[in-house]
Amino acid sequence: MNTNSQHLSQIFMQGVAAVRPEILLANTVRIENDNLIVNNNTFHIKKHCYVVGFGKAVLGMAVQLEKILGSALSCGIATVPQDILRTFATLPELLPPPNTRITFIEGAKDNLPDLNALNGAVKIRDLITNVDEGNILIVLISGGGSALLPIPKQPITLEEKTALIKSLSKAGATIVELNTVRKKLSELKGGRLALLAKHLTVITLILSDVIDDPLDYIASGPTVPNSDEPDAALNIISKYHLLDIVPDIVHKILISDTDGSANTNGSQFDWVYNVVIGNNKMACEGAVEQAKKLGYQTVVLTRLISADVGYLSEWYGRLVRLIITCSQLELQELFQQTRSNLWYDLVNADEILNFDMEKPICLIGAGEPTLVVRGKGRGGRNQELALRVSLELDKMNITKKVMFLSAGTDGIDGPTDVAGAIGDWRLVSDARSVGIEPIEFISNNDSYGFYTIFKDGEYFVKTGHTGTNVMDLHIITIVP
Ligand SMILES: Nc1ncnc2c1ncn2[C@@H]1O[C@H](COP(=O)(O)OP(=O)(O)OP(=O)(O)O)[C@@H](O)[C@H]1O
Ligand SMILES: O=C(O)[C@H](O)CO
Repeated sequence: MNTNSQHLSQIFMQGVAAVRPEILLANTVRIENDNLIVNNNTFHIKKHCYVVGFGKAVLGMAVQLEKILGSALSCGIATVPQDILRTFATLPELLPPPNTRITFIEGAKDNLPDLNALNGAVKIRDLITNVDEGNILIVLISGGGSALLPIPKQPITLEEKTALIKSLSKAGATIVELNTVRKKLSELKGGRLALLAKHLTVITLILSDVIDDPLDYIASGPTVPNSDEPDAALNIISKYHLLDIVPDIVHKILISDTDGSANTNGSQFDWVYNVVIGNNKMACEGAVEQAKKLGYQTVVLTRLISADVGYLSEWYGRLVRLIITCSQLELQELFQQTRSNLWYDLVNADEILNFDMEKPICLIGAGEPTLVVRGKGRGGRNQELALRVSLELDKMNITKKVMFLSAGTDGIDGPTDVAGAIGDWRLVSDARSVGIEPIEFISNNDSYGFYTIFKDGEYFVKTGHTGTNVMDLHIITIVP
């Protein structure tokens, strides 16, 4: 690995470190006498605290919370990703103590609901219904929570629900669309977990992995009133031409608007306090700090990226070309158009134009692009984006070293074992010089296959489960 790619990895890892769940939790919650203080809100502990949780970052959140609560914690149940305990076996400080009062249930391999996750969700439901009035329930939520809290509405089976969500995801549905469908078909999502806990004080601590932190979509908003229209889920399935694959029984629930709990919006949920403890803004800040330390002039472009990977790679290519050619007017135009059509928080073009072009530059983007999987290959949106951006860079005749990293902060890109990949201005010509054609891999959505054989996997970003999750980070460096 050369210095430039090491820099990219260091910047990414510092972004991830800035959203370590145990740190975010410790910054938000404390106990003072008989009171639980969450941010600046005080909750008197009349009896006990109970904990439930589900998500990719919940292990760290729960371990830290147990330390903070001490004897105020009665017990808890958390569903966490398959194999996460083994992944952290060498980091005992991140693992639950031997006498933990929280039961951790691993499940949802490859981020898909399975029987383990279902059993865990049932235990969570039972615990909530069995806790007496006057207690506090703390709900820990992070991305990946939807797959780790799967109880389909009767009589839908887990297989039926999972097949539909998988098809929607492959067809390019956004997470907001996926979770609209999940809310309609699930027993605990869309505010229904909170309705079960109406007799308790509910405090929900949320690590956001959805663009712009909409509480009702993160992990499908189990403690947030659901304001979806009754036919919203059906319309989404129809938009992706998937009505034909929907079993009759699922269809029946999709068209129902009188199932009693489909729309929980009427309720104010005044027994619930939802609070976001971290998001991708914090990850961007961590990445910026590291980039500056390494001597880069740095800016966060936007943290609301949601475009299709193909479109986004062209956008990044165009951006780099306009910066390198110092095309002031075109750059301003690009930014103006993008801000009105796509990401309203896009930084001002002037911030980049003020950079000294003779010195290194680092641009950071954050969010969650979408991708329509048509091929039979293996990959993830980050690896595919890195490869596509490399193709864009190859089209330009540039003399500066331009590098690009795209990786998921959870450490897992799609159904693969890597976080993402690095691309650069000469990757495509290097690959072609040894007889590898990147376009063939892209056509088959086989970015993992490409990076496996290209330079023996050197351009993968490999972290394993990071224990946190605030979507993807994109890092571009331009070095004279
Ligand atoms: N062969 C492939 N090539 C590229 N991307 C793929 C491929 N197969 C699946 N994907 C992408 O992987 C993503 C699904 O993976 P996963 O469920 O881990 O997503 P996630 O957004 O990281 O999860 P979560 O939001 O729950 O944390 C989708 O964006 C999907 O399009
Ligand atoms: O679990 C989920 O629903 C996604 O990660 C979004 O929060």
